[in-house]
Amino acid sequence: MAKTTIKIGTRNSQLAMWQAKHVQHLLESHGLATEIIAIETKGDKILHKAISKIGSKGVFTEELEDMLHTGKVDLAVHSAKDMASTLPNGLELIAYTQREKPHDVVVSYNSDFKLDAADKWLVGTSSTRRIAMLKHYHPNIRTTNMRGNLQTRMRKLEEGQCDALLLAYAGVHRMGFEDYIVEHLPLNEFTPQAGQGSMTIEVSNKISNELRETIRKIINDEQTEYCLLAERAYLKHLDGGCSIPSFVLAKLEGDMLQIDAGLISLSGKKIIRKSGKIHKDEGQKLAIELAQKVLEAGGDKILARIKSKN
Ligand SMILES: NCc1[nH]cc(CCC(=O)O)c1CC(=O)O
Repeated sequence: MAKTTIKIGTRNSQLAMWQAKHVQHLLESHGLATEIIAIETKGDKILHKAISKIGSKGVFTEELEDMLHTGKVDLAVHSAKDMASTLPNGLELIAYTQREKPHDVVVSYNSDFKLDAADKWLVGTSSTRRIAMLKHYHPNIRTTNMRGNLQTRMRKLEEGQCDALLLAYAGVHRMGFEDYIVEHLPLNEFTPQAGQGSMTIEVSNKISNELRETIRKIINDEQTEYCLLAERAYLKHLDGGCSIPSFVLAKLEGDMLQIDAGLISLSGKKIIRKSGKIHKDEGQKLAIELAQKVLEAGGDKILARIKSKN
């Protein structure tokens, strides 16, 4: 094994490259030889449309998944949040990196910016979840579509296309934009989307057991994995990808898993939250129960309305 070079596939955005290099360093520090192969995906190319309108669940993942199938790369590194809840046949997620802080932040060049300080602020975000949560918790805020990689968004912010951006802390931190954080948003309001803050390793299920176990041993953080498997089970039961305004955060406290989950209507008017706590080995079961409760509490109607619009 030691002699073969492990080919790491990634998107070519700076955040994706940072994440791929993080995985590369972990593998190389264990004596493995690696090579990074970076590509531009549909989600990076089409910037004038919201992700939810490009129409495909795997806009950031499809091209990399083709390369996994054909063996052009051995593994792909993704933001766990970008992964659809159901993967294409023949592919699987085999490891999750230790999670960064999972919360959302407000980034602005105006250090006086506060979400609830005044009205008329224009906040850039294209996430359906963040738009709906802003409408719910800060109804005076106006939002504008803001796609593109982090550097593009920061440039648009600098040009004055909006007053602030709503982003995942993890990406802001990794890209070194922490100085521009003006607010850290509370997890009990701006509960993140499944997987936020963790990276995951996707492989073809045809890779050898030896390679699979080697990658898992080096990359996988077991505590994060418990949380992410539960969060992804929740997302799957709602039948959603990263473009539906659902949210879920699992936290491990000793052997117990605390799960806070929900769904918000696009208008922000209706927000449904369900929580529970269970032994970590039963996390996925509880996540599915919470998803069922959310659907029964009106989540089914919220999802039906969203699907009829797309
Ligand atoms: N939707 C794009 C995306 N996918 C992962 C991250 C941030 C890194 C992470 O959550 O691990 C981001 C940017 C953002 O939401 O601000």
